[in-house]
Amino acid sequence: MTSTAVASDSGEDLAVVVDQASMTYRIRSSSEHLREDSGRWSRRFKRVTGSGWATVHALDSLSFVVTRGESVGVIGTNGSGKSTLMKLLTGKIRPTTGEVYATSTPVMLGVNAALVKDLSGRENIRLGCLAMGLSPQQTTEKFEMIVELSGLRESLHLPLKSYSSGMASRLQFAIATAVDPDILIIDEALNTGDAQFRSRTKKRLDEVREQAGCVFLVSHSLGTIRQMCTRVLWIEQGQLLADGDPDWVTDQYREYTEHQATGRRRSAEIAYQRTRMHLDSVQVDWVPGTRPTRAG
Ligand SMILES: Nc1ncnc2c1ncn2[C@@H]1O[C@H](COP(=O)(O)OP(=O)(O)OP(=O)(O)O)[C@@H](O)[C@H]1O
Repeated sequence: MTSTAVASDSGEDLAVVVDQASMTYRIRSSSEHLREDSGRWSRRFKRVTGSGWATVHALDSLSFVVTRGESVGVIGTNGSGKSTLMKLLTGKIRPTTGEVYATSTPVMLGVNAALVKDLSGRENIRLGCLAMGLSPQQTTEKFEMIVELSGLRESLHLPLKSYSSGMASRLQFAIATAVDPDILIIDEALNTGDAQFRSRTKKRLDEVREQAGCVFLVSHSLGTIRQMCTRVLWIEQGQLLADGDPDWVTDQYREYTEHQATGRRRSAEIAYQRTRMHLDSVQVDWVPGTRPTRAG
């Protein structure tokens, strides 16, 4: 394993810096969650003796740097810590130790565009844009782009309650991307779309990246990750296991999860350790005056 020191003398290229960030949750130790977990996983759970509480080490000292123009896929098995990492990036929660920096406030898709069931698709677009802080004129300017991206032109007059969950997700996604965020976080939202929607989405994500932003995409769909991302982070058991080329990382991940699924624990462990050996550890080393804002 090699160590890379990151100096931010090219400060304007940075988008996100995660510096040895860890996150520990406190939960009631009688919870189902604790009783069900066993083996390797149980190392992440510790009962606080006599208190009725336990700690869950959701993330363990993660460090990585993302620059503008990157589209970063985030993969990992259930409960590995992906959503926790995204919440750290948006500043919704603060790391227990370590730090997370962002050059602008990351926008999490879905949070910023709540849909109203009794209103039509058209009304939801207008309301969603205004709720995200766009002016009435900006809303009018973005309207056509949103309709085009959602692929829901024929259904715009219908109330949202008549939409399928896939249609609603597409509309929500299209509205959320209207704000041209500098840093966009998408957590699973693309899994419902069909091939055409994915292709339009890729185009829109490319536009966001070209506007000097960056995109984080959390997904269990390796196809989506390969198609959309320029780099992939694999988070496993709260640790950063791989960070690199989408094809290579998703290949390792597929091998690991296939072994896991068929009960070949030894082979899974070998794949895990082999992947880990390729990870360059990152040490964040700021040039004075170039440190971006703390997320949250
Ligand atoms: N608010 C919370 N309180 C206690 N434990 C939590 C909380 N949120 C997450 N956890 C625990 O932290 C660990 C990481 O959870 P997280 O939701 O980040 O995983 P994930 O990779 O997003 O999972 P999934 O793929 O299933 O969505 C899990 O063990 C989870 O049970």
